[in-house]
Amino acid sequence: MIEVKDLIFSYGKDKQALHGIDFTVGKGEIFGFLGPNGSGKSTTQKILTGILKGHNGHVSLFGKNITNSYNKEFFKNIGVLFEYPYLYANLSGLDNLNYFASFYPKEQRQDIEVLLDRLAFKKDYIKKPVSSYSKGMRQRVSMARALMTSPKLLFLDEPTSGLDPAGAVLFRNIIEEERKKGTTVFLTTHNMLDADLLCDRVAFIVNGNIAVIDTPKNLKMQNSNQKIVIDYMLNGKRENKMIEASELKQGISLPHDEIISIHSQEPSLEDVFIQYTGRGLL
Ligand SMILES: Nc1ncnc2c1ncn2[C@@H]1O[C@H](COP(=O)(O)OP(=O)(O)OP(=O)(O)O)[C@@H](O)[C@H]1O
Repeated sequence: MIEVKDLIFSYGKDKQALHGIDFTVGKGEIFGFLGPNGSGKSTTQKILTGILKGHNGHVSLFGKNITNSYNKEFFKNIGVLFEYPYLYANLSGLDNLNYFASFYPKEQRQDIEVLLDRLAFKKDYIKKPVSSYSKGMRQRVSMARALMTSPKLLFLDEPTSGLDPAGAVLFRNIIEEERKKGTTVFLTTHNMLDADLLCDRVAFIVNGNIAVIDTPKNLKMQNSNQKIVIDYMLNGKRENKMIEASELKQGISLPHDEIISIHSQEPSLEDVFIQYTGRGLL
C-alpha cells in the first residue's frame, strides 16, 4: 500500500530532514511512525500526502509513484487527520465538514451527522462556531473530515491528542474498526500506549533515519531483561526483590511468610525506544 525507498528531503541547502529512509506498509496494516520532536515524522507524512513536494527517492501509494499521481483520484482515496486541525474558526463544525465534503463526489461521502455521532460529538455544538470548541471537539471534527470519504488509506497525526481517556478509547476503537474494514493506517504519534495497543508494526525515526522497524511485541521481547519481581510479606512487612527469570526454576528460596505477586519486568515501548535512540519521545 505504501512503499518508500531511499527517501531524502531537504529544506533548502543546509537542512536535510530525511537521510534516505526505507519502509513499506501493507494493506490493512496499522503502521506506527514514532520519533522525538524534529526527527522527520511530519516531513515524511507531508511528502506521502502530497503536501510537500521535491523529495528524492521512491515513494508509491496504491502501487503508483506519487510524483505522477497528485490528482483527484489520489486525494479521493486518502484521509488525513492533521496534528493541528485546519478548520475555519468562524464556521460551525457542520459547515466546515460540508465545505470539505463538497470536494468529493456525493456517492463517496458518508453522512456527516451520523459520522459525528459515531465520534460522540456533542450535538448541541454542531451549529456553533469552531472557535467555541474544546481541543477534543476540534479533534472529533478533524477525524470526521479524515473519515468522511471512507478512504482506503488513513494518515493520522496524533489522533488522540487533546482527548480525555474515554475519548482516546473511542478513537482507538474507531481506528480498530477501520482496520477491520481493510483500511490501511499510517499513525504518527508520541503516544506509546496508542502505538502499543494499535500498531501491527512501528518504525522509530531519529534525526531523519529509521532506527528500527518491528512489531511492538518483538521489540519488547528482544529488549526484555528477563527479570522477575517478587512482592512478599516477611515478619508483617511488605518487601520486594528482583531476580533473574531462570532463578525461578529452583523455586522461591528467599525467606517469606506470604507471596503477594510475581511479575515479569516487561519493558514498555518507550523503554525500548530509549534503548535504540538514547532519547525519550518528547
Ligand atoms: N519548513 C521548514 N523549514 C526548515 N526546516 C524545517 C521545516 N520544517 C521542519 N524542518 C526541520 O526538519 C526537521 C524534521 O522536522 P519535522 O517537522 O518533520 O519533525 P517531527 O518529527 O514531525 O517533529 P514534531 O514531533 O515536533 O512534530 C527538523 O530539524 C525541523 O527543524
